[in-house]
This record gives sequence, C-alpha cells and structure tokens, in this order.
Amino acid sequence: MLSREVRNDRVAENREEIEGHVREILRLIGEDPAREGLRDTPARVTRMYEEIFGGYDKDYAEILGVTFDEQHEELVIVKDIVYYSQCEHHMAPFFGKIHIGYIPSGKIAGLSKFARLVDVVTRRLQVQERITSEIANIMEEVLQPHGVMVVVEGEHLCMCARGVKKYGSKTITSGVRGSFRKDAALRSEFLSLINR
Ligand SMILES: Nc1nc2c(ncn2[C@@H]2O[C@H](COP(=O)(O)OP(=O)(O)OP(=O)(O)O)[C@@H](O)[C@H]2O)c(=O)[nH]1
Ligand SMILES: [Zn+2]
Repeated sequence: MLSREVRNDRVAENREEIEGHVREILRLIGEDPAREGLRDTPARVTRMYEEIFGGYDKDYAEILGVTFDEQHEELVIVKDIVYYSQCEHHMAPFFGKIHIGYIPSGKIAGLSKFARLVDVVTRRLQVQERITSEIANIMEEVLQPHGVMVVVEGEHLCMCARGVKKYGSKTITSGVRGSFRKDAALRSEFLSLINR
C-alpha cells in the first residue's frame, strides 16, 4: 500500500472504471485482453496510475513541512533529485534530475522535503517548464527566501521513442527568483556547484 503522500486517491476510487477503459484500449489496438499475459494488465496499469499520478490534491506547505529558524543566509543546494513525470501532450514519460538552490532568510526546510516536493510536483501530467516554475514558486511562497534557483533536466520519451525520435536529446529549464535574478555571480556559483 502506497503512503498517502504519494497516492492518488481518485484512481483508487475509480479503479473499476479505469480498468474497464484500459481493457477497452487493449481491445481497440487489436489485442486480446483475455489472453493470459494481459488478463491482469488493466489492474496493473490502474495501480501504476495510483502511483505515478500521486501528486494531485496535495498541500505544498504541508510537504515542505516544519521549517526551522536558522540564521544561515547563504547558498543551500540539493542537487541530483531524480524525478519521473508524464508529459501532458502524449502521456509519455519524461525523467531526469532536478537541482534546487536557495538563500534562506531565517527559515530553512528539512532536506528530504525538497525531494518530497519534487515527487508531488512531478507525479502528474506535466510539462517541464511548469515543473520548474511550480517548484520555484512554492519555494518562494513557503520559505520566503532571499532567492531561489531551480534547474530541471529532462529526457522526453515522446521525443525519443516516437515523433522526431531524437534519442538522447535533453531539455534543460531554469527558474530564477529573487537575488538569483539580480546576481549573475550567484547564478554562476549555483551552476558550477551543480555541474561539479
Ligand atoms: N515545451 C514543452 N513541450 C513538450 C513537453 N513535453 C512534450 N512536449 C512537446 O509537445 C508538443 C506537442 O506537439 P503536437 O504537434 O501537438 O503533437 P505531435 O503531433 O505529437 O508532435 P510531435 O512530437 O512533433 O510529433 C511536441 O512538440 C512535444 O515535443 C514539455 O515538457 N515542454
Ligand atoms: Zn510529449
């Protein structure tokens, strides 16, 4: 059983209906949903949706959790946070790493909470740009730091496995708030630390 933090309760509530639709798609693409290998597939796909779409209806402030008062007003970076998401155009996976940096202004968050925030924002139908700006905006709103910078790297299967089929191409997006916007040296420091 998945924990509440990473579970989509609507999928659980609508399980039978979703399973029925998946079975119908199998039939419509020319498969036999009753053959042994596929018999449990609609249930498996539904359970997978419960997990990979577990980011809906979550409270961000709660996820960043208890913040601590701390007078460290210098750069904090959590880098290489792995994510898996689904592009909203094709419902195909995209995945990669997210790097988050911020300059606290009296409030810091527990380090694991950044990874939880990444899970909640990415486990939905998304575009990479929105993942980037949502993380930056939530950080700004909850922690009210001097500045935030978020870099997201993504490999999109809708560009590799189909369509233009450019295997290995990567998309990099950045979101910059507060002091990072004004201070080029700070952006460079962040970028050199995440690229080490
Ligand atoms: N900006 C952005 N585009 C994305 C993302 N994920 C997928 N896409 C793009 O969404 C676009 C959808 O384009 P459409 O022309 O409507 O769909 P399509 O005919 O399947 O396009 P092709 O992928 O070019 O075959 C494609 O260019 C995808 O590469 C993302 O996270 N951000
Ligand atoms: Zn896509």
